[in-house]
Amino acid sequence: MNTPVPASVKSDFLRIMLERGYYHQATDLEALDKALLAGGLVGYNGYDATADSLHVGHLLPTMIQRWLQKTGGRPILLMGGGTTRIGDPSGRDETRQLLTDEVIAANIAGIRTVFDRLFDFGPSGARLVNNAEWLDRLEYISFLRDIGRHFTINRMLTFDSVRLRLDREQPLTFLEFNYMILQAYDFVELSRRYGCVLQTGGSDQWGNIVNGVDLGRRIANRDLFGLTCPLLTTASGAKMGKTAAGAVWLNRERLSDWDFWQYWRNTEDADVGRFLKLFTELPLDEIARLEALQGAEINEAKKILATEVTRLVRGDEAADAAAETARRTFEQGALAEGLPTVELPADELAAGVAVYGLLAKAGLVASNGEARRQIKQAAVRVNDQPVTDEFAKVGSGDLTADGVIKLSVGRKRHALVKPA
Ligand SMILES: Nc1ncnc2c1ncn2[C@@H]1O[C@H](COP(=O)(O)OP(=O)(O)OP(=O)(O)O)[C@@H](O)[C@H]1O
Ligand SMILES: N[C@@H](Cc1ccc(O)cc1)C(=O)O
Repeated sequence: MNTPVPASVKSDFLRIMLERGYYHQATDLEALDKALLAGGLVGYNGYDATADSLHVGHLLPTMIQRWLQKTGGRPILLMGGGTTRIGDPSGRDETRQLLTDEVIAANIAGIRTVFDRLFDFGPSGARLVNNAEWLDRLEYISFLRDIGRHFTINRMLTFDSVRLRLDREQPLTFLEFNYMILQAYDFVELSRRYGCVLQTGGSDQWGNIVNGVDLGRRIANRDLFGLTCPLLTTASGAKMGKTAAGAVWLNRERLSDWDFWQYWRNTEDADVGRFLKLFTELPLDEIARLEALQGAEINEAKKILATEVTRLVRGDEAADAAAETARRTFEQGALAEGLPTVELPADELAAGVAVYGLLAKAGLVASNGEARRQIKQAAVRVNDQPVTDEFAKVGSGDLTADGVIKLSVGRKRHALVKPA
């Protein structure tokens, strides 16, 4: 559901935030609208380097920064080289595992690759910064005196990131307790260095963001703004971006273009319109048309969603190749390149190999046990022919004219077996 756009909102950026479903909360919508109308507004989104790639959950606040750039503003992508050493307790039941400086540096190098595709870093374009630049240099006593004195423990205890842990009687270390102060300090530092006045984030970041807004007013006499997006869940209630098989990674090294495309292609019907608005830049009237498709036709909309998101995140070539692989595999029944492939020594294949083991090896199922269950439930096919014997084998005699064996689980999961 979309928030109705208040007639008073005049800036393109906020209108888009409201119309397309990015808006969850803002500190002062009217004043922010005014500041946006002046043009060239600088805003930032921060990313902690907890893995060497972002995942689909991060894509939402990142799309917001992309829209900021498209509507004439200036995004800052802040890498949390300093804050990752602390670990944000927001939205987490447990203390994060501490990462070494080497791992953090490698993670930053991995994460930043996706920004090159999504942002224009030209002169007066987007900026990439790392908060280790100022946080690593802080001196404890002066920092406590200059910044710490503006925070009361009374108020800090009211924020979700702290309160939820205490309510559940789960430990919150003193290290983590400091996190919100450092993120608040980042905001003020960015406003001083680059004139940044807006911080965006998922709704779990609200506490960290408003602390920055308050600190800006107290120590720098600046009007800063915060804007959060909803924490997305799918129609069936799962946190978006995480599947049973793990996170849906933005980097190709972590998740193939094909699997990335498939994730979007398998969107639930009820989510198609919402995701088209959030994760593509198609015009709203085009989305309204796609959203209205019914029955089997909704699949067309899902393919457009998959191809457009893959185009944004992975580039034209990856998007077109995945769409073409899907077309050949599903629509023509042909064997397409680009499917996950298992290579087997030719002599092993000649001797015969159990189908259940190959399904697991190809990653189509999580375990041999699940593979056998799927076979018994008649969900498995070899070269498009159903297999129901849980111990069935395939051998070189099953190689098709293309020199491969096609394995399928259900209608959507396919892999190829090739002699090495
Ligand atoms: N489904 C989502 N919808 C909107 N924003 C999200 C979503 N998932 C993540 N985010 C944003 O990205 C930030 C980081 O997400 P998250 O905490 O899931 O990342 P992580 O630290 O990589 O994962 P984990 O907590 O599993 O280690 C969140 O604080 C939130 O602002
Ligand atoms: N706390 C944010 C990352 C972040 C780090 C530093 C900041 O200044 C802003 C945001 C998160 O966990 O997603």
